[in-house]
Amino acid sequence: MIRLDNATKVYKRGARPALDSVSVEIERGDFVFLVGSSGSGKSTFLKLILREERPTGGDIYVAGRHLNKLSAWRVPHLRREIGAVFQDFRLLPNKTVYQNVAFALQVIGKNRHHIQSTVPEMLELVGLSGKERRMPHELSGGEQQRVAIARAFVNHPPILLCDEPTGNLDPGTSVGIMRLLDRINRTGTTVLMATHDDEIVDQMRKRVIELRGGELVRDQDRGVYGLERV
Ligand SMILES: Nc1ncnc2c1ncn2[C@@H]1O[C@H](COP(=O)(O)OP(=O)(O)OP(=O)(O)O)[C@@H](O)[C@H]1O
Repeated sequence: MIRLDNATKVYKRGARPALDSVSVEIERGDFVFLVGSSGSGKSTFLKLILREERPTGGDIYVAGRHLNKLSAWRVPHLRREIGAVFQDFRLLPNKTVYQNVAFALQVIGKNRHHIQSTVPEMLELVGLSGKERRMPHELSGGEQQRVAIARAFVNHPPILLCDEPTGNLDPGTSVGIMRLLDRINRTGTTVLMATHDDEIVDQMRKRVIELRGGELVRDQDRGVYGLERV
């Protein structure tokens, strides 16, 4: 579903690579935590998969596409295969909960009938039924992240990328978000989550990929946040 072959990213000529010859394969349905200290290359890894950045070396394959060869006009099709969730939620502040989720379907040309039946289902899945008319600022952080997840998943993409989705949430709220991501993963969606949240990683015992200075230094099944904690 996602494969990096010696993927390298050098942002500025002469600078140290942000990602240094990383090879890894993530299968359909996997749940993977991407860990590593600040600056280790996690965001770069995610950006390469989204084609927000291009590699300076190596090859990247996502959802059956060789991204090195993907022309710019096909990038929106790639992005339909990938739901993305961020630490800062990135909701549209002037739209309601319902409208935020519906908008993701409108922009890909879904008809009104489809939208009217799909959005309530998705809001039910994330536990927000009854809050359709709220504005984002009328929601807690955890609820805002649930809206963001509903929006990312409403089109049932095969891949969900999450960049620090619990970074702004308290531990109890984070557990709820992880339950939701686990549920989405169980539908067959590949989940790749960059995180600094050691408690979450240690609780979930999923595959852990660790970056250090841009290099892949660990790929562990049913892993923990830091090996020294085992
Ligand atoms: N657009 C850019 N231009 C130049 N250098 C960059 C750019 N983006 C990232 N870098 C550098 O690449 C390295 C990896 O950064 P990256 O953001 O991928 O790390 P990260 O693991 O996501 O960090 P954090 O946990 O703080 O988000 C860092 O040294 C960073 O300074």
